[in-house]
Amino acid sequence: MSQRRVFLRIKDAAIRDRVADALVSPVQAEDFSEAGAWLDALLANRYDLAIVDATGCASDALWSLAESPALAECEFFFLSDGTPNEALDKATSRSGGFHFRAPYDIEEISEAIAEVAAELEVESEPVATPTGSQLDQYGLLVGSARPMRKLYRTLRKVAASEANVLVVGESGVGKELVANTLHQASDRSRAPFVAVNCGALSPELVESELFGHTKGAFTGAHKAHEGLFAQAEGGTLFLDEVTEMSLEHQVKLLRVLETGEYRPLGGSQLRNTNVRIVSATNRDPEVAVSEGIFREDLYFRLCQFPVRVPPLRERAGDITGLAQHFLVYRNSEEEAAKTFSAAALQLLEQHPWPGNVRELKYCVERAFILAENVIEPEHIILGDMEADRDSAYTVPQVPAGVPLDVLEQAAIERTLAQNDGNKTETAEQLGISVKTLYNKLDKYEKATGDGAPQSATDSFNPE
Ligand SMILES: Nc1ncnc2c1ncn2[C@@H]1O[C@H](COP(=O)(O)OP(=O)(O)OP(=O)(O)O)[C@@H](O)[C@H]1O
Repeated sequence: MSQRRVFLRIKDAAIRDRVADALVSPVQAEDFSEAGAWLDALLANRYDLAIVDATGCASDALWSLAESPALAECEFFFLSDGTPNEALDKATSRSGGFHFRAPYDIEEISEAIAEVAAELEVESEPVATPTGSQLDQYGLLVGSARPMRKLYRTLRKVAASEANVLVVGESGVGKELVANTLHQASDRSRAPFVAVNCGALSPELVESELFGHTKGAFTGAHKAHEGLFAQAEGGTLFLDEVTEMSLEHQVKLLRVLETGEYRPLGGSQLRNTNVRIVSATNRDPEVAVSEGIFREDLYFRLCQFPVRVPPLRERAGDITGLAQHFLVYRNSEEEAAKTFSAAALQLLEQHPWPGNVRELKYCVERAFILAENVIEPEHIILGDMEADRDSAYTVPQVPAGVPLDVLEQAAIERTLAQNDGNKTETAEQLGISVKTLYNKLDKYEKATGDGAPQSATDSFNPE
């Protein structure tokens, strides 16, 4: 295994020495404590672990760090004198790192560093071109790229806590898998994991869906209904696309989180709730707050611990591994032994995957159906998102006899991909309600049992 690279910027020599002692395993420590260009070095190189004393750092340097992709690659430990610092808070939360404030408990810092250094030690080298399903797995998540391993470490720690977690990431990166994995790794794993897509709830039904209702609570309430909070009692409630909930309902949700109590519609009794809330959004939550569509107080309640799921483009090395993984599973389900040609793997690896893991999974599904034994580049339907975006609206040549439901699924998949997974925009463009869109997607997911729909583009590709 190659030596781990450690970046050091610690002004106080005594602390620097103690930190160096904590790095018991063989590491290549690079000391930028006195260097002016420390940030350039940190951003330009690939470090495994960085210990950065932020005291006296220029604010723009910290902001550059807070916004850099390097945060996903490396384990960060920040030290500071405790002066409130927004950029440092952001860098700490985006990196999932530690922040120790003066006066330092050097034992605690050394222990934390030694623990992370030991974890890095046992990590295996990334596999360049796996030939089977060879990626690491944590819970339901598959992936060996460094940002994924970092995510696993974070999840392990957060799972042991009771903090509400906000999972942030682009569409299809695996946010629901993260939520489910957190639940399974937590002490609540024997109780239910209940997921709800807030964007799909019709506004009139949100309250009854969340909190339940009594018989006769409103016209049409023919019988009592257990809400999602009751269904998830003792377990985890996953609020997907939480930023899509109306402001009115956000207030109601906030009240429950603050008081731990809710009242079913039509009921007179308050009920206590004991659920852990994991929520997710593919928006930047801070932007959603500044745009006024996400209440700041709710954001703070939900985001006691933020978890960012890296997109595939930050997971070099995982693309072919994930493709192999999906193929291996499909082979075992169908009792087949299909393989990828080297050219097909190369094609997959070079694609930017704007729709992320979900799109990669669908693509492997399609290729599996089209290929006899060896998946070649011609079996891989990637879709040119940029061309689609730029092209004027034209009705494609539709072959005669294509079933309408296949056409419908193809239209939905295309539009979703073109909108980077944004379901509200997709539904609007297709002229259907968001709820109908969710129902249709749900139907496609269930069609193959494992959440991997057989894409309509298998049999209908308008290009
Ligand atoms: N790390 C992973 N390992 C294995 N499969 C994955 C991984 N990440 C995502 N997937 C697969 O990709 C698909 C999308 O995952 P998921 O629904 O968790 O994403 P999401 O980010 O919640 O999506 P959305 O933004 O639409 O809510 C699922 O079929 C899931 O099984």
